[in-house]
Amino acid sequence: MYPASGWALHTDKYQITMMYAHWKNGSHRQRKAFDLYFRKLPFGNGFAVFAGLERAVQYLTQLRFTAEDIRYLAEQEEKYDPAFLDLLRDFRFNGDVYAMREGSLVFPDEPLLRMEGTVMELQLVETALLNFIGYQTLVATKAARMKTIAPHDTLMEFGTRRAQEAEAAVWGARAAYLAGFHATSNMRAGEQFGIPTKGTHSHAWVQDFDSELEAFRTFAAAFPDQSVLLVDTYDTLKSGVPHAIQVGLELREKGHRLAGIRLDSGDLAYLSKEARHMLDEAGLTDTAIVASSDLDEDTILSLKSQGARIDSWGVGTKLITAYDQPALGAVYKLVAREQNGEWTPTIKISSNPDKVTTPGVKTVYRIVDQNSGKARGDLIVKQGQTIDENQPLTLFHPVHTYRIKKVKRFRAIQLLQPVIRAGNLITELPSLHELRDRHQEERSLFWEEYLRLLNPEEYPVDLSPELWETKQQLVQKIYRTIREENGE
Ligand SMILES: Nc1ncnc2c1ncn2[C@@H]1O[C@H](COP(=O)(O)OP(=O)(O)OP(=O)(O)O)[C@@H](O)[C@H]1O
Ligand SMILES: O=P(O)(O)OC[C@H]1O[C@H](OP(=O)(O)OP(=O)(O)O)[C@H](O)[C@@H]1O
Ligand SMILES: O=C(O)c1cccnc1
Repeated sequence: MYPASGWALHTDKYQITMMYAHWKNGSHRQRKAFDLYFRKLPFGNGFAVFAGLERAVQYLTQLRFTAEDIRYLAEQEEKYDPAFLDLLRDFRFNGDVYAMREGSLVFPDEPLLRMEGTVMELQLVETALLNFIGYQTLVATKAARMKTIAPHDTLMEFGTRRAQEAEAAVWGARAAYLAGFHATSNMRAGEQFGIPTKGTHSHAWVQDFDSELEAFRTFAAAFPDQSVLLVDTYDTLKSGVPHAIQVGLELREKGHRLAGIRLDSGDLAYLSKEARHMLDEAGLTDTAIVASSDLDEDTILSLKSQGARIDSWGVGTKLITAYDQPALGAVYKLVAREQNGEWTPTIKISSNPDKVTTPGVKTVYRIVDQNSGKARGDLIVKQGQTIDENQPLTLFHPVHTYRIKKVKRFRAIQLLQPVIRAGNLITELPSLHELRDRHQEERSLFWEEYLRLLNPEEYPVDLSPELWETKQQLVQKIYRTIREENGE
């Protein structure tokens, strides 16, 4: 299913260059910790849906340099030392990975993955992990927005033909399903992940017959109970819908049922209302109306507000390409170096306070109020720090520290769980169907204010006082050093 070869070089050249420089320096086996996270929620949404872990795990556990990879590296102008290439020949990912569960609602600045291992292996994998997780999280989040608007309708992913390449189509289909879509048109995604597949027929089918009626009859004869007829090839209300009704009635006489019609152009609100009326008048009340045509959460919302009678939505381009925000902007930052068996936190300073990294090996807790059953915020703490659920907890905003709240009766749920230890998968990943169910359940943990599409409330992601203190001290220490170096 996932070819083991060919992925080691799915990385930026600078990773190999740094690996080599570390090897020359003898420091390539030093242990480091990296966090993978994003800084800003996509699409103006109030949350993101974490996706891409299964792909990341497959990649990490199967990562090898092939003989061709080594040959290719040997030809590079850097003239890598053959002993380095020999090391790559035996390369395995032997690090540790802690991760959020796929389908979890996640927020800016909290680690989605924490990676621990040698600098050599952790540098190599940065690019691919950002690639997989950035894209899949983006599509899952986009799909979740559509699910918010149409929680009870059937949502079908139709995007493969418009996707930015084949792998994106397949993994995008999986991400959409994870976030609540019901089906995909992509058969490979169906085969690989067990996602239900669905589809109708194209305009070519209708154009290929002398008449629309003949086209519909022929299709219905092949699928007497599953046909969804595309009614807009010539004239939706004057030709497509009447012909579909005729075929629907013929099917009924033979003890079958016309499953649906599909609208793919024109004013979908008006056409769906008219088509519903015509179908109902003819007694075809259980024939569903499917719509497609450049849909996204905005058009779906607008169509619903216009009273459109659409039961099922086929969404392509705008979902699979994450049309209005094509990159999540996820980052992978060094947060600690092991020195004499101890983790030393490191920091990256920025003139923008939001971009200053949070140092150290950390974990994340979700604080859930026991009275309301709702999440009050996520708390990032130093790894190993425990939270006493019997003591009141003070949460404060990491930048606007005067924004304080006290939580009394709460549960602290640890979000980062060990997934890979010393290169081996140590837990069975839940099935995609289970993850999808858990994602839907998890939504009920959040107040509506965080889930709405337009101008959602900012969900708190706070730092423990100890972590906040470490961050401040490191910032101050670095500025002190710079001042000293400049003789100030
Ligand atoms: N009632 C409606 N309210 C808001 N948006 C609509 C409504 N009906 C359709 N739309 C959206 O308007 C856009 C219309 O797209 P476009 O201008 O390409 O025309 P079309 O009807 O699809 O025709 P064609 O496919 O023949 O080019 C689509 O994004 C569609 O989802
Ligand atoms: O609009 P999207 O959200 O991207 O959904 C996918 C689109 O792909 C198909 O059109 P296409 O013109 O490619 O083929 P067709 O002749 O079968 O309609 C389908 O009819 C949808 O309109
Ligand atoms: O099955 C369909 O109707 C379909 C599939 C892919 C793209 N557009 C439509």
